[in-house]
Amino acid sequence: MTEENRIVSGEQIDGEEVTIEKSLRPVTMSQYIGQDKVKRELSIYIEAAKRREEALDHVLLYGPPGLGKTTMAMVIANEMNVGIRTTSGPAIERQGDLVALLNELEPGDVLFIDEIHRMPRVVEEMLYSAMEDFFIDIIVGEGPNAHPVHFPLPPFTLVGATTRAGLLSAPLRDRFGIVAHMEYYQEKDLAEIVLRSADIFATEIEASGAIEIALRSRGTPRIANRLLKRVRDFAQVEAEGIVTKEIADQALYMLNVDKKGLDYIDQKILKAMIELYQGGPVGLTTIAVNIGEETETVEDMYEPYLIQRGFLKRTQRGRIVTALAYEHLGYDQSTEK
Ligand SMILES: Nc1ncnc2c1ncn2[C@@H]1O[C@H](COP(=O)(O)OP(=O)(O)OP(=O)(O)O)[C@@H](O)[C@H]1O
Ligand SMILES: [Mg+2]
Repeated sequence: MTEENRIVSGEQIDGEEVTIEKSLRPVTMSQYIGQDKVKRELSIYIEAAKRREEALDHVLLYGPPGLGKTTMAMVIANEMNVGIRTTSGPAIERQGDLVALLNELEPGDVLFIDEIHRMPRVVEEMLYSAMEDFFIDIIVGEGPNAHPVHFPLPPFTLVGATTRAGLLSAPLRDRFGIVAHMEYYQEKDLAEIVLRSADIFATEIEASGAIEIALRSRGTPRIANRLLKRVRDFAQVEAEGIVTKEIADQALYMLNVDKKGLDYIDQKILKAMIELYQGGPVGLTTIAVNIGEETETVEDMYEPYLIQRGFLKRTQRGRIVTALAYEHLGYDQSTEK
């Protein structure tokens, strides 16, 4: 199994999910659920920029996949009443690609660069003056005819998104006036997102059904919407289309997503550590071998959520399973240890 087709992965699944997500995207700040701190700050800056009739300061959005960074970039442009051009770090291969993008901007427009930490170095360096003073210097011609051309740009707003703020170089990071850290969502916000999405899908759902889905969505709207879609299919066949708590529970049980949003592999990791190594400490490589995955896969894809939810701890000597994990998986810690 890869991260791409794991039902509880925060990453987007290619294909149908892309289209579905578009239809579910909130368009205004008031439709955007949760992330109250980020919304409050951004709303103030947006209001101020509009009153001054200036472009909004550059915004860096960072946080795990599926939390709504792309959505927020679009909401920003919409609230500012400006256009938005969308690209991604790896797609801007050469300086010329960036020049072409910048050249198309109208005053005040948003340029959204997803995965901004993956931009080539030469492109990044060109962005510095573009962001700071709204110009770029390009070399035109070759050999003895080569000469620099100073190219002024309209004021614009760069919105960058990254899952790893730590990978951004200091000069780039410093050029963002607004840095917004997206947090995992609280359950009540996820439940609200599920209700809103159900409404768009024209699916009948009970509040308790929405909560049941929210609880297992790992703090991530993308996962909540994905689970809703699968539960809805189940409800259609088994319960005349109505998503109740019981139906959600049965459907998610069938999909191997447990009450805390752990899937089969998450459970396998914890169980192996408990049953074979008395809960640890266990080295990462050993864990990987036991579940037949690469060490990096365990570290990047499975471990972060287990640590975040307090099921696993990192220590100097390896990983250890916490009391919470014993309890969640139904082990009696006193006899196992
Ligand atoms: N605050 C929110 N309210 C309602 N729906 C949301 C919210 N945030 C995200 N979503 C939903 O979750 C889906 C994923 O959001 P989005 O694509 O913006 O995530 P992302 O952070 O850009 O992910 P990635 O890191 O993969 O680019 C969207 O289709 C949207 O419907
Ligand atoms: Mg995105």
